[in-house]
This record gives sequence, C-alpha cells and structure tokens, in this order.
Amino acid sequence: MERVVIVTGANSGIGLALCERLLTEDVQLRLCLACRNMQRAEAARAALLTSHADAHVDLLHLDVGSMKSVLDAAQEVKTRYRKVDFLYLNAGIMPNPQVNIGAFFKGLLSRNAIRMFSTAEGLLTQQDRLNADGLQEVFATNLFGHFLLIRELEPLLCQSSHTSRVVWTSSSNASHSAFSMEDIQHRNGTEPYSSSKYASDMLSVALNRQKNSQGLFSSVICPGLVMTNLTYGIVPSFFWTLIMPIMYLIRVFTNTFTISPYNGAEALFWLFLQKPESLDPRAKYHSLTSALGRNYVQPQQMDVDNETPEVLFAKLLELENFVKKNDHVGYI
Ligand SMILES: NC(=O)C1=CN([C@@H]2O[C@H](COP(=O)(O)OP(=O)(O)OC[C@H]3O[C@@H](n4cnc5c(N)ncnc54)[C@H](OP(=O)(O)O)[C@@H]3O)[C@@H](O)[C@H]2O)C=CC1
Ligand SMILES: CC(C)CCC[C@@H](C)[C@H]1CC[C@H]2C3=C(CC[C@]12C)[C@@]1(C)CCC(=O)C[C@@H]1CC3
Repeated sequence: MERVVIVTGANSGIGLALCERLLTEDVQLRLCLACRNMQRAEAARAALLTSHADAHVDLLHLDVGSMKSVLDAAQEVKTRYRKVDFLYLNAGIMPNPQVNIGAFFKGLLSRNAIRMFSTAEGLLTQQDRLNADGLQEVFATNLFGHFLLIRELEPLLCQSSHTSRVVWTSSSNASHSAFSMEDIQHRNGTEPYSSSKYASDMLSVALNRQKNSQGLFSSVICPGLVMTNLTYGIVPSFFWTLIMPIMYLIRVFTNTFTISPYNGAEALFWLFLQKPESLDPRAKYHSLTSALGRNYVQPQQMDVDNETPEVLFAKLLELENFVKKNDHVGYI
C-alpha cells in the first residue's frame, strides 16, 4: 500500500526541500502539503510536479496557529486517508526577531564563539502576540497546533497493524532556561521561540513514552542554520548574500551552518529511511554539513529530564480540553 506522508509548512524552505527529497526517494508516495496559504501551496505543488511529473501530491489547508483550522484539517485527513505513515511537524515562526548586537560582539571575542554561532544562545529575542484563540502565537504555531493535530489524528497514527512516525523540526536554539512550566505559552518572556522549541523536544519524549506501545514513534531534528524566509526575517537576504563567504568560513569551525534548505532537510530525510525501533527517543538528530560540503546526521542527547515531559503533556491535555470546551475562540 502507498505510504502517506504529511508535511506541515511544506510550501517553502526546509519543508519544501524535504518534499523534493522524499519524492526523489519514492515517487509512489502520497505526499500531502499542509499549508496555511493555498496559493503558495499550489506553487509548491507545481514546482514538485515539474521534477516529479507522476507524483501524487495533495494539498491540505492547515493553519497550525488556528485551533479551528487544525480541527477542520484533521477531519479532512480522516476522510481522505485510512492511515498516516509520516507526519512531519515542520511549520514554524519566529516573529519580530531582534539580534542583540552587543552580545554578538562580546560572544565573538569569547571562548563560546562557536557555541554562539550554532545555538544563538543569548543573541535573539522576539515579540510575540495573542492570536484569535487567545493563545500566544509562537506557542500555538510551533507547538500547540501540532499537538492538537497529533491528538486528532491518533486513530490514524496509533494503529496496531503498522507503525507511524511524527517528526518535529526543532532547533539548536531550544533552551531549557527559556521554558517555564508555570508559563508554558511564554507569555512573560522575550524568547518564545526557544521556549516553544524546548517544549517540542519534551513533548516528543513524552509521546514516545506514552505511544510507542501503540505503534507511534516521535523524533526531533535540528536543521542547522539554513537560509529561508525565517532567517531572512532576522537579517535581510541581501545581507546574508554579502556575508556568504564568512558563512562558509564559519562552517570550517561548526558544521551546523548547513545553509541550503536541501542540506537542512538532511536529518528529516534520513529519519524517513530509518526503522523507528533503531532510534533513540531522547536524541535530537542534527543535520550537519562539513567544510567540504558533505551532509551527515549526528544524534545529540536532549537536555530533558524524566519527569518534566509528562507534566507538560498533562498541561497540554488540560489546555486542549479548555480550548475545545470554550469553542476555541478568545477565552484563554
Ligand atoms: N532556518 C533555520 O535556520 C532554522 C529553522 N528551523 C525550523 O525549521 C522549520 C521550517 O522553517 P524554515 O524552512 O526555516 O522557514 P520558512 O519560513 O521557509 O518555512 C516555514 C513554513 O512554515 C509555514 N507556517 C508558518 N506558520 C504557519 C501556520 N500558522 N500554519 C501553517 N504553516 C505555517 C510557512 O508558511 P508561509 O509560507 O505561509 O509563511 C512556511 O511554509 C521551522 O519550524 C523553524 O523553526 C529550525 C532551526 C533553524
Ligand atoms: C557573520 C554572521 C554569520 C553573523 C550572523 C549573526 C546572527 C544573525 C546568527 C548567528 C547564529 C545564528 C542562528 C540563528 C539565526 C541567525 C544567527 C543568530 C538561528 C536562531 C535561526 C533559527 C534557529 O532555529 C536556530 C539558529 C541558530 C543560529
């Protein structure tokens, strides 16, 4: 039977590069591009069909930042497909990013310069806002919408007859210190992106604990630093082009500068080829590119303890109940 693969945020950047690589590997796939903007989704579909004319590429309207859209999209998936083999949770936002220039130059002269380039620790802040559901937008988009999607698709993801996979596009910028269990939406801080990515790391660990026995396996990846719309929102694209030689020089010291979406999608693609039982549920799989341009994947243990993921899972269930009960508009 053909494999069904759904990719959120598939119309650009790393998500689109993943789709291209998946179809190159297996043109028999049923690939579903889950996007919020159908015009961009159509354009992505057309681009994929140019290089893979016989491919089965479906479109699904999904705004992961809107709870109603997630519920409607999940309903649509359940009517279209009888199972889901891979669900790539890739859509993500980093709104209004600000680079701390002082911290950048200080970091540059310190022993932690390489770490700073690979994680952006202490370099970036963002301005978040409330969405129409009354949730923090970054939390809703990067984490909670995807959580709700998994929950709604459980009948297709947790089947005794076969294994299913969910794969989170996380980040090296995920930060334990940015996350607080008392403020899971990060209402009160300036690092909602780091907080949401750390929460997705924890959620993946919790999902593995609770759902492996039902055939659902969760993995986390980091694509490295990739030139996409997201990074063009931090520094304009012309500036990235200007400093490209410096970027390739930095790659000599840290292989995390994957730079192209194709390279960034390496770990997402690699996971597609692995047996779920062979994977480490507590590892983050990093896409890396050597100075000579060789792509490879390396696992790194996540900074996650044993108890906290379960606490987060329970809090997300609570919020899910609340959102559903209150017809998910403006009550939270
Ligand atoms: N670029 C990088 O260096 C890194 C990126 N990442 C992560 O990689 C993932 C992909 O980002 P990247 O390819 O870089 O950036 P892009 O901006 O190119 O891609 C993000 C995708 O997510 C979609 N998206 C955003 N919000 C929503 C929403 N509410 N509902 C549905 N889709 C949505 C975008 O759609 P639209 O076109 O409509 O905006 C777009 O297709 C993100 O999760 C990001 O956090 C992690 C580490 C580093
Ligand atoms: C000379 C240049 C390379 C200077 C660039 C400085 C910063 C703008 C970048 C250094 C590390 C980068 C980084 C990200 C964004 C741009 C930097 C802060 C990310 C936060 C992008 C999104 C992620 O998820 C992780 C990236 C880590 C590294």
